[in-house]
Amino acid sequence: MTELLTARQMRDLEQAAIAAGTVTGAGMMEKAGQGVVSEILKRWPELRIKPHRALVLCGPGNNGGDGFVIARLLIRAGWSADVFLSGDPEKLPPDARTNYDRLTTLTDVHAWDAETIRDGARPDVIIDAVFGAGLTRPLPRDIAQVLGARGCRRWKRSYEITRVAVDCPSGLNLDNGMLPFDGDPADEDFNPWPDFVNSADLTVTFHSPKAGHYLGMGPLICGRIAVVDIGLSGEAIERSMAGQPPDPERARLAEPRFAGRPVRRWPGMVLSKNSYAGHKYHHGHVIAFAGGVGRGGAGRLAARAALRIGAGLVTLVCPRAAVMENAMHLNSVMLRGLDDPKDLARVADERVTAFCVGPGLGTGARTRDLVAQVLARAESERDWRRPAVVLDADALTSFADDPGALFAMTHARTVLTPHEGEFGRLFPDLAQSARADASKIEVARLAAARAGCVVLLKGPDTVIAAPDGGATVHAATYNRQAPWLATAGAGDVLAGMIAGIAASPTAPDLIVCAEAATWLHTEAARAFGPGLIAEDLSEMLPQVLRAAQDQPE
Ligand SMILES: NC(=O)C1=CN([C@@H]2O[C@H](COP(=O)(O)OP(=O)(O)OC[C@H]3O[C@@H](n4cnc5c(N)ncnc54)[C@H](OP(=O)(O)O)[C@@H]3O)[C@@H](O)[C@H]2O)[C@@H](O)CC1
Ligand SMILES: Nc1ncnc2c1ncn2[C@@H]1O[C@H](COP(=O)(O)OP(=O)(O)O)[C@@H](O)[C@H]1O
Ligand SMILES: [K+]
Repeated sequence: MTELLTARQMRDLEQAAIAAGTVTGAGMMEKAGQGVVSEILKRWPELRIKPHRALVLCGPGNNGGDGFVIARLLIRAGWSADVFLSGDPEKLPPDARTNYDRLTTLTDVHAWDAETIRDGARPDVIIDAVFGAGLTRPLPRDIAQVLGARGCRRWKRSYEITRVAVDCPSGLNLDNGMLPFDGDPADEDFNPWPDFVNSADLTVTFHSPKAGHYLGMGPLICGRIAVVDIGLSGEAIERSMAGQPPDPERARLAEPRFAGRPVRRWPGMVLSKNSYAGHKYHHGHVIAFAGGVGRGGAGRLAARAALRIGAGLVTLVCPRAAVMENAMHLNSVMLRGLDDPKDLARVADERVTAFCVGPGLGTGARTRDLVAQVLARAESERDWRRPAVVLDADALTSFADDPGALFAMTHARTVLTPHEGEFGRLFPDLAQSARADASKIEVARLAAARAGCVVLLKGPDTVIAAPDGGATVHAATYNRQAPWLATAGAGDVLAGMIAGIAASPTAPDLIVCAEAATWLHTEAARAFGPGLIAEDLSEMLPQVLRAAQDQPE
């Protein structure tokens, strides 16, 4: 698990370290610049062979300061560098000013002028050190003219120019992954992509990745992410261990890493069948519900996923009229008929440890009643805790007219798994603020607090949040892209996987189960690759589980 910081948290860490005397601002800036240069040469070893030409674009704050360091180091290595500053040198913050002064003994720093920059010699590498964590408003037009997608097309073979962003491609908000545009989308000639979108081949950030590198537009424009140490390592040790719930004040990335190193035990440690002991009831009994005649597919997908991920028993419960149809599809998944939700106890004894409610159920009163019955299940006499309840799809949409009625029933052993549309039906105000500028992490946190349960907000940047503020981002981006998951039924499989993991009486905190399920779900999609349909996900699980329990140290 890697911590994802906000710009504010990063600043606080820097300030605390400076106040403690363990680092200086100038020392960190030097390390930041060195880190960028060494990452460039590591990624593109051919740039070591002979000196090249860099275009170093600097802004008015400390991001620009990093740019001055980079330009100095490249010039000392024999490169030629054209350096431009957007802003007044007299107003640079102190460390940036010191590095500006050092650089001007080696080369001129030109005032920003879009035409001059674009008419200059073709660079091999463009360094974007205009804005980093301090961006407070959209990119000004004269900067977008250079950095935007259209900016450097004037040069021959512009697609071969290596673009490196310092901390982030300028214009990206590092807290929410958004790209605020300074233009009126209603204007006919407004076209954000060529005009404003600035993307990099490599983004070098410092100490820890930031939320915006993994949310929203971040993964689309950062290229690859490298994180370099600037001497703060002793100041912020990762506070949340793999297998433990996340720290309420930080967000983290779901991945089998801790303190920068691969860990062997996650997510295998979260799964029930990680020891030789136990019979089927030791691994829990999941009930998944299916819809009426002709609508059983989604429920069956969830049920099979729950069984494959390791639940000891899984029963599919459907209206009586649909029993025959489902029976024709099921073997190891058991089957019971249930018409009236009030008769739930007839099909679900006290040994049921998890419910998966929603996929394919249809919206309306019956689904609402079913949700109410399932959520009302108190702690059973045999088990020390309440059954886990995963609410997905129609179980969520059925409460669109009165989300408060749902939140009055949800409890700490509940996880809601909305996609963006379902989220908007339950939390219209939060969805609205997410469209404005609130980060997906923040809105998921607020939703979890309001609902009093875990909320898993899906997408390539899935956010899983707990009511106490703990939040995890699961990134199906960068080297873990899984576009094949955008297929009908993939969410039903995820809901079943969460229920299957959480069903174990020894399962950890629900948010930890949801993290593991989400990671394994994407691994299954990646293992299958192109052509994936939802049915394939469960069939890839044996292979993925084997790898998850047997990762190299
Ligand atoms: N010790 C450290 O701190 C270290 C920091 N490091 C580096 O510092 C970076 C953070 O530095 P930073 O806080 O100075 O912010 P930065 O991104 O340079 O921008 C601030 C300036 O931009 C201006 N401005 C903002 N938006 C604007 C807009 N749209 N259009 C025009 N102007 C705009 C803003 O003006 P204002 O909003 O105040 O009017 C202000 O003048 C960080 O990303 C990392 O690279 C590393 O060296 C490691 C050590
Ligand atoms: N482009 C994508 N990259 C990675 N994961 C994706 C992508 N699109 C969708 N997903 C994932 O696939 C699943 C889709 O779920 P959902 O939208 O509920 O679909 P359905 O209702 O058809 O089952 C979610 O887990 C989501 O995070
Ligand atoms: K930048």
